[in-house]
Amino acid sequence: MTTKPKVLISDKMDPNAARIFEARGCDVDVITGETPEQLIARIGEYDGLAIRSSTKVTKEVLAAAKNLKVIGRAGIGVDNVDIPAASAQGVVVMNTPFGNSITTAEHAIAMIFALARQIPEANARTQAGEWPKNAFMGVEVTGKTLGLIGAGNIGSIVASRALGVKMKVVAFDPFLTPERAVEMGVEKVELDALLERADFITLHTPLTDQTRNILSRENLLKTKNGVRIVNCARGGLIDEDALKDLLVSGHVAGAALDVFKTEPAKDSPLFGAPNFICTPHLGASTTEAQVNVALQVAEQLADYLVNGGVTNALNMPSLSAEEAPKLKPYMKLAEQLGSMVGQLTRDSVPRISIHTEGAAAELNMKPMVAAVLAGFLRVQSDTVNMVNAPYLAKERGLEVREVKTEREGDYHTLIRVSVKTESGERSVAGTLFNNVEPRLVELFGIKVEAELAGHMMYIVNEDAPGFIGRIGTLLGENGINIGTFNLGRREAGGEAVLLLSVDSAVPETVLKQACALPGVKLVKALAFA
Ligand SMILES: NC(=O)c1ccc[n+]([C@@H]2O[C@H](COP(=O)([O-])OP(=O)(O)OC[C@H]3O[C@@H](n4cnc5c(N)ncnc54)[C@H](O)[C@@H]3O)[C@@H](O)[C@H]2O)c1
Ligand SMILES: O=C(O)[C@H](O)COP(=O)(O)O
Repeated sequence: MTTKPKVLISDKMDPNAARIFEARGCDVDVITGETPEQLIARIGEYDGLAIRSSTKVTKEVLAAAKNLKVIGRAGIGVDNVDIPAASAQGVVVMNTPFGNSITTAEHAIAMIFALARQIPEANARTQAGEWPKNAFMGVEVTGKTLGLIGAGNIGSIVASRALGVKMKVVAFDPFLTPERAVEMGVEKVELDALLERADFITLHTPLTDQTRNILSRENLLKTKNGVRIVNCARGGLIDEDALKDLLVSGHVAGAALDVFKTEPAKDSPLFGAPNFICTPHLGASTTEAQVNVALQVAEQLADYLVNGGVTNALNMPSLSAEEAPKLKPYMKLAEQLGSMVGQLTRDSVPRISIHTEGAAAELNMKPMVAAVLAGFLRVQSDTVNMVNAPYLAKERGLEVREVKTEREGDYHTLIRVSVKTESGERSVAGTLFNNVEPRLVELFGIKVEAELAGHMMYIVNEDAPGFIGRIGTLLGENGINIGTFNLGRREAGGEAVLLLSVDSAVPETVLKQACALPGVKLVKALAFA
């Protein structure tokens, strides 16, 4: 009986998430509000972790997460997850990039109106019995210029809504193409131009080294007198002390923050500043968005844990649930070929090439490449998997080349893995029999036909009569049962290779005796998953 994958939901999430996990065959625990120490003590037993922004998945949490395979963020921002540490550990990190975008964009628009008409303060003072009709004078948004910093999913929705209320929109986003800007109906500008022209500025970028403090004191001072600023993206994009000073001086006529540099924000310098309004990171908090992200994250995590489907992963190529069953045998073949080359190559390898031919060339190549690298690098570290293999390859300076030939060769489908070594280029190739059974069909230029599984012996010898008998006798005398014999040779009497599958590991002493047999050039024990 196979055990069910175990998932922990560690942040408040719509109850549909837990239902989906159960319906998809996972065991699920919902335990929220724990301290980091409690999470560290618990995380070891889980295969999957579903979070929002409260759970901090640090290096320490990951180090304790011995069984963890996947982290799913029910939302967009993943700055609470140490992605490099997760990748190094082979843990897939996924998010739900669209589920809460409309909701968050609407929050930004709500903030624009709240600032324009000072609604929170007018509300508080009215309810306090003041009836302060003469204390407030708002501004219209019609005809005003909105400066959008970041024009991705949320930024573009904000732009469309702002255009709907007759604002002009200028956008600063280095990755925004002129064509997309035209499609969005916005004017693409440089940051300085935006700062100079905008009556309202909204931020919609992730927090990166390039965006951190993008509204620094220096940049805030470049803004138009009377500008109003909204941040529903990430704390850390704005210098909060400088913003407070400019609210006090009146240069900034209003600021609305949903996010803070330090959260939960309990004592921000901005609290109490004039024309400052805030919400406690509520951008994604609508019923609709929370149902969306909870359903998506549960589907994605369960799909990965149960079927191997990869959607919206930030550290691994995507693999749809439809593709996964088709690609599964290819990934097995790719991993075996990578492993074969890794086990048989002693020299340092600066370059590895993966070439797909025929039917294989029509498929998504990224997962096959990741599988080859995982197989190849596993000889160096047994913690390598498809997630961390591409990172390790990069870290170790291994150049990875990908080639596709859609035309069929001798086989209807083929994967070839070649490595560049000090002694030249060496390659192995494999196909799928009946589209599902991986077979090695070429080994360093010699045609063979072998299933790569379990314990194996690789022998290079001079093709001469009597050799098979001698090796059979040697193994028999040492109690090693041979499963399959696979022979290949360059030409009669030339170099031959023998791939034997054996029922148990071959001891070093037997390998040495085999090596001493007449005509034997090389003997190596191999192992395949
Ligand atoms: N307040 C909330 O509850 C809430 C909810 C959802 C998302 N968010 C946050 O909103 C932000 C935007 O989310 P999204 O889904 O639109 O992301 P996205 O990836 O679709 O868009 C981000 C945009 O920022 C741009 N960008 C990157 N670097 C930039 C730079 N240096 N200068 C200008 N632009 C730059 C990118 O090109 C991209 O277009 C994220 O930080 C996300 O975490 C907050
Ligand atoms: O990045 C996000 O999706 C938002 O910041 C939402 O965060 P939350 O799930 O904690 O509300």
